[in-house]
Amino acid sequence: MAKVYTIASGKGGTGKTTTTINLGTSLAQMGHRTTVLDADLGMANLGLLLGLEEEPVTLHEVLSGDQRIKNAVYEGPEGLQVVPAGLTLEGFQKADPEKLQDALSYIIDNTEYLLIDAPAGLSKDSVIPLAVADEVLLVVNPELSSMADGLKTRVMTDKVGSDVGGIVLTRAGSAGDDLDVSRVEDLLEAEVLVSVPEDAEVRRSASYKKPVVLHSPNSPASQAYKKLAHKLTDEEFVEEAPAQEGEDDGFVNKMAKAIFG
Ligand SMILES: Nc1ncnc2c1ncn2[C@@H]1O[C@H](COP(=O)(O)OP(=O)(O)OP(=O)(O)O)[C@@H](O)[C@H]1O
Repeated sequence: MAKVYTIASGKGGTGKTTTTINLGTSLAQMGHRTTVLDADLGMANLGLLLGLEEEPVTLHEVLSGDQRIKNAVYEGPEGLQVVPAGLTLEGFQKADPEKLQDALSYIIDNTEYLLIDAPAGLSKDSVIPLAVADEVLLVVNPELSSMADGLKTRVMTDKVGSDVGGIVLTRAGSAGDDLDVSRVEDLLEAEVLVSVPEDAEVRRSASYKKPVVLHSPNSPASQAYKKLAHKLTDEEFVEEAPAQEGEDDGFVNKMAKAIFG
């Protein structure tokens, strides 16, 4: 039986998909059978960011009743199992989010960890991803509006009877870095499990359709995601030294640096 984490936030763009992909890849890298599932049916970026773009069967077909979930599971990096949502408007319109709970039983029986990338905002589409979670991870940015959205998600999580496992503070440092973590914890009544710094490597790796934990493993955001994975599995984490300026990190990375700075 899988342990199910739903990665949720109020508004979009906080770093939910980034967290799902990098936490999932880190768990897989540590040898845990892990599946990531894109329940953000409208945006559907998770598969895209892992290089799965035109898969014939996606969660859309499963939720429209045309396919079985086992046909929508693809192999990602490090043996990570990936269930993408489709990219067409037609597929999105046909998908019935209320079928998600039934569709999940196959995955829950066949993986150790299931990470669900929840839809942004609070609509009826977010209820099932929150309700099926053993633990909800609240993804928030260090901004007042993001905290307020996180609080709404926390209230909704309580209403559906799930537990909040903790807070993933992402893009930390982007708002002046004077955030008092204990105040965030008091507000959201949960522990800040990790603080993921604002890190240009995250966007750079996305343009290569690779998780940052693989593309730039000792960058600050990668280290934070690996630390989170170790925390959730109760395994000891030994931080890697950051790459030194000028260290030879390969032709492709050098080219990316020249383009993206
Ligand atoms: N730690 C970080 N440092 C820098 N950029 C980041 C970081 N985390 C995420 N980003 C960037 O922020 C943007 C939004 O991230 P992401 O897609 O993960 O958010 P999301 O909450 O899943 O959004 P949506 O709900 O709209 O799908 C992306 O461009 C991503 O590359």
